Amino acid sequence: MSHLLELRGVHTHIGAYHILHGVDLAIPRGQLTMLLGRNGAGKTTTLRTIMGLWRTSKGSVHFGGQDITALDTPAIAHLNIAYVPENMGIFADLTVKENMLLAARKAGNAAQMDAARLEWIFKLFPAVEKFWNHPAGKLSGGQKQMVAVARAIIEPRDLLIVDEPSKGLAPAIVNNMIEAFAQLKQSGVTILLVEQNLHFAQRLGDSVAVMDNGRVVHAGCMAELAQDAALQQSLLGLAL
Ligand SMILES: Nc1ncnc2c1ncn2[C@@H]1O[C@H](COP(=O)(O)OP(=O)(O)OP(=O)(O)O)[C@@H](O)[C@H]1O
Repeated sequence: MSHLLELRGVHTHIGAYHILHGVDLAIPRGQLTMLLGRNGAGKTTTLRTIMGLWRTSKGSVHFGGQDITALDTPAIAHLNIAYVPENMGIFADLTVKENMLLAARKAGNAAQMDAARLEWIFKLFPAVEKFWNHPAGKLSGGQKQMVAVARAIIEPRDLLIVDEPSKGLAPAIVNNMIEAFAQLKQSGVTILLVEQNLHFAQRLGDSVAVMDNGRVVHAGCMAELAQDAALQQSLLGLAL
């Protein structure tokens, strides 16, 4: 199987703290991979390390066969990797349109945005169109999350990384999110999601990796984990 992204024995220190202890992670091309694990397991640190926001102190990160360990964050982003952090990175005082425009690096104004792509995004996330001229800060948590993901895909991406897209969302909004990610996956983009919500994870995930204490302690097929309550209990301390 071909892997788009690979972490090999990655260690990350944050200041004096040794957080990642040799993470091995392989993300299959064209699939949606769920990164699960208890609070503090190291999921967000792993995403930030992939993006170069924390430096790898030992080990390596490979994207499309290229060693990207030493690249800085803008160079990593230019490889068509988009990252939506947990705080979503939205500018609250700007309108949804302005937020989208800032993300569309090649467009100087709304008229220069790729109209067909924008239409596709409006279908995936109707809230983006509905609140186009509203300040993003006034939107609900779910609507903001949709704007955040919409920003990330305003240009074609090879890899989309999202930290806890379902966090704090009402069940109906979670269903919209699931539908949108399923369609995104069909469009061919490889997706890596950090999740706490096992139901969300099992409905969307093709592959899964589970972290504990700064390491990947389980990796495989999501359907297998979804069917194995004992494994869920031992890895995550909870079951579906
Ligand atoms: N800036 C920081 N300074 C010091 N320690 C940190 C920092 N960021 C994270 N950590 C520590 O690193 C460990 C892993 O944190 P991380 O946020 O990667 O976990 P996580 O799996 O994403 O958990 P959560 O679901 O709670 O966000 C935790 O013990 C956390 O306290």
